Amino acid sequence: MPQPMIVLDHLTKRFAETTVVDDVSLGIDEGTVLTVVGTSGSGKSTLLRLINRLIEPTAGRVLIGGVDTATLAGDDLRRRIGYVIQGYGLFPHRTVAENIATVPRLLKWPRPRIDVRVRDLLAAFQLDPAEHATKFPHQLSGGEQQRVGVARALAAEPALLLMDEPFGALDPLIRGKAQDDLRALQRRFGTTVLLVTHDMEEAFRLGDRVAVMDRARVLQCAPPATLLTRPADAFVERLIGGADRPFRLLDLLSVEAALEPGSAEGPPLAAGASLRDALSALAWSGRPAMAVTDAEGRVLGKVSLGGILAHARGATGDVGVPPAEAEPARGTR
Ligand SMILES: Nc1ncnc2c1ncn2[C@@H]1O[C@H](COP(=O)(O)OP(=O)(O)OP(=O)(O)O)[C@@H](O)[C@H]1O
Repeated sequence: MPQPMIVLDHLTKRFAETTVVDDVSLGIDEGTVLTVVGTSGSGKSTLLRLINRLIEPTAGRVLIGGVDTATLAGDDLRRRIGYVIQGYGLFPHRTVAENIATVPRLLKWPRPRIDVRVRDLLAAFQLDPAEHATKFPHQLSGGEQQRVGVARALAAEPALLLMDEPFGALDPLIRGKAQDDLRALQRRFGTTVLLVTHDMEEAFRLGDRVAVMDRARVLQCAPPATLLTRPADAFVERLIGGADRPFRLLDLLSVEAALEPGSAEGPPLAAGASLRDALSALAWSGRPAMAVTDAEGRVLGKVSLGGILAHARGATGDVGVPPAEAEPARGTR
């Protein structure tokens, strides 16, 4: 088996007598998203900063592409790793274009290459270059600043992006959109992402795998459906939300997973909607089933209440399609 792109090998950080990251070992495959959730003060941000060496480990190693990062110069390493923090950390006296160009300039990219990259990123983040390139951060909305922050982190085409509560300050609607955009861009560029969040929904929506931290240790690192159906211990079970587990499972699955032959009266659901969206729509409309249509409006089949509920049970339930193997729902909000 190929080695994961990122390997944390018995990583430990102590500040004086306090162990903040305790013997953490895990791997992150190239082109995947690992989300890190956990109690406040459990060491999530410190774990991230050990990877780009804003903090040096007390013990253990970080390997990126098989290379021990301790053998690299810290500044060079950080130019190769994108880093986004809550509050975005934009330079207030630099324009949007200058902010995005920061690392390519440090890397001495030729001017035309920088200009093309800035334009491409502005377009990818739905910021019109004519309108936004010359603005200063204070002239942008929170959502726009957040997008510029991510664009800046991606500017030098890093293979790895570290994100520390990147959407924490956004209102729920913009936050959902920012999450969808991040997923789309991550897929397009093949970036490997490690994202710290307080928000369990976010961790489950974005993570190919989710690491749960408590008191400096990683208690479990697994795909979302595995965490939900087979939590490693009572703490993980409590943290991922015992009572909400059926809804979280449904959120991970698209309506295609529960598609039945036939059609149904009333407005249809779009293929790609999650089973949670489908349950919500059925509950709201009081109907027992809804048609599912593709992008061209063709009816693919229907979903029913019974069909949806069959997917809301854990590993011990009588589930036709194991949630971990069924088709994931992404970007449906
Ligand atoms: N430079 C430092 N010196 C001493 N203690 C520190 C330092 N940095 C962090 N800590 C401590 O390490 C612990 C973990 O901090 P960290 O910020 O990594 O946690 P976190 O899980 O990201 O927390 P939160 O979710 O609240 O942001 C905290 O108790 C914090 O006070």
